Order: sequence, then C-alpha cells, then structure tokens
Amino acid sequence: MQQSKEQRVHNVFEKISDNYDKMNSVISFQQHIKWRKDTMRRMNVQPGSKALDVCCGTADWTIALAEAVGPAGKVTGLDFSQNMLNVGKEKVKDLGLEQVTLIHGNAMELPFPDNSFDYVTIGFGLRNVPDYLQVLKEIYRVLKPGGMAVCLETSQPTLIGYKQLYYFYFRFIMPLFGKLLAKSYREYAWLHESARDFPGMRELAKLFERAGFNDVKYKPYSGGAAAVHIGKKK
Ligand SMILES: C[S@@+](CC[C@H](N)C(=O)[O-])C[C@H]1O[C@@H](n2cnc3c(N)ncnc32)[C@H](O)[C@@H]1O
Repeated sequence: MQQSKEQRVHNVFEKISDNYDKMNSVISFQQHIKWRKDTMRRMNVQPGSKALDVCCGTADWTIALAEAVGPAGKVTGLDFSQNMLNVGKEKVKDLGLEQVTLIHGNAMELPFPDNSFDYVTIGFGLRNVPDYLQVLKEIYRVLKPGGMAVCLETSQPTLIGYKQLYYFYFRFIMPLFGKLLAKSYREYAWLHESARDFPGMRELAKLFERAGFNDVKYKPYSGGAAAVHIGKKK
C-alpha cells in the first residue's frame, strides 16, 4: 500500500534526526546559517513577546527566537517527530533556556487557541506538509492581530543555467551526500522531491494572501535556492 505524504515525511525525520544538524550544513554549503541570520534581522523580534516555531525539528530557530524574546518572553516549538524534538530538547536544556517549551503536534491542526502569538515561524517545514494552504491558515488563526508569520523555505531559482545546476545538484548529488554521510539515500531523495514540487516565490506569496495575510513580502537567498516570506495579520 502507498504511504501518505504525512507518513513518509514522518518516517524520514524520525530516521535522520541524529544527523540532521550536520547534514543541513553539508547540503546547503553552510548557506542556511546566513539565511537564518538575515531572516531574524528582518523580523526584529521584540523582547518579552510570544512566538511559535512550527515544524521546529531540532529547535535551531526556536533557540534563536528564545534568545531574541529573552527570559520575559515565551517560545513554543512544535513538531510531529519525537526523535527530532529529542535532539532539540537536549540543546535547549544545555543552554538553560527556560522560556522554551517543545511539544509534539501536527502543523495541520495547531493545538492553540486563536490569536495566541506575536510571531509564528516555519523553517524548511512547509514543503513537507500535505496541504500548504491549510497550514498557512492555521498559522494565521493562531497569530494575534498585528502579528507576523515568517516562512523560510527552499524555493525555485529562475536564472537559466543556475536553475539547471540547482536541480542537478538536488536530484543527483545531495542524495549521494545523504547516502555517504548519513546512510540515508532514500530520505535525502525525499528532499529533492519536496523541493521540486514546492511553489516558487510569487505563488507562495499568493498562498499567503489566500490564507488571509496582508502586506506579504519575500526575499530570495542564494539566487532563489531559498526564500523568506513574511506576512502580517491585520
Ligand atoms: C527540514 S525539517 C526543519 C526543522 C527546523 N525547522 C529547521 O529549520 O531546521 C522539517 C521538520 O518538519 C517536521 N514536520 C513535517 N511535517 C509536519 C507536520 N505535519 N506537523 C509537524 N511537524 C512536521 C518534521 O518532523 C521535521 O522536523
């Protein structure tokens, strides 16, 4: 029987959790660190605020948010892979960040009341969910009026030549890195499939608008290999 997208994604992350952090740097040639820093700078997170990091994985973005909101703020990280969360929990404990709570849950049905958070982030998570619009609507629902939603994700490069190189890399080279360094060829092949099927920047901005967001802005990173989208709830 064919696995659903959700089951497949769940199995992928349960399996690669121990190597996830190391592999992120290898497959993006360390570029993801720059993208994450620039995104945080654009967000200008205010101390004392309340943030939710959807699909938090091993909690890198959750931790950056916790440092920005400070001890007076509160950050919740949510993910459906217990193994990814366990790696994150160790990091949060080592850093003594008491303002962080990591919880097991599904992005498709966020277990929070309406209007709960000042910021909701989703980092390299949206392309993994079965219904992008449903998750964006959930993010919109749990944001407070005036709150900000931020999605950092792989995107579709447009420059001829670079685009072909990018697809070649994702399809053939990246899964080989996965096989050699993490003994997980099939799991890294999934990254290629999910990135290939994900909307380009403009289409994603339109989805943000369909979910209800205003003032949607986006910025490509590394020639469109990734992009950040920011939307506000009026
Ligand atoms: C590529 S990782 C990103 C982790 C982290 N946000 C980061 O920036 O490194 C994607 C994460 O999304 C989680 N995920 C995928 N689909 C999900 C869903 N429907 N609900 C909750 N978590 C999900 C996976 O378990 C995985 O930890």
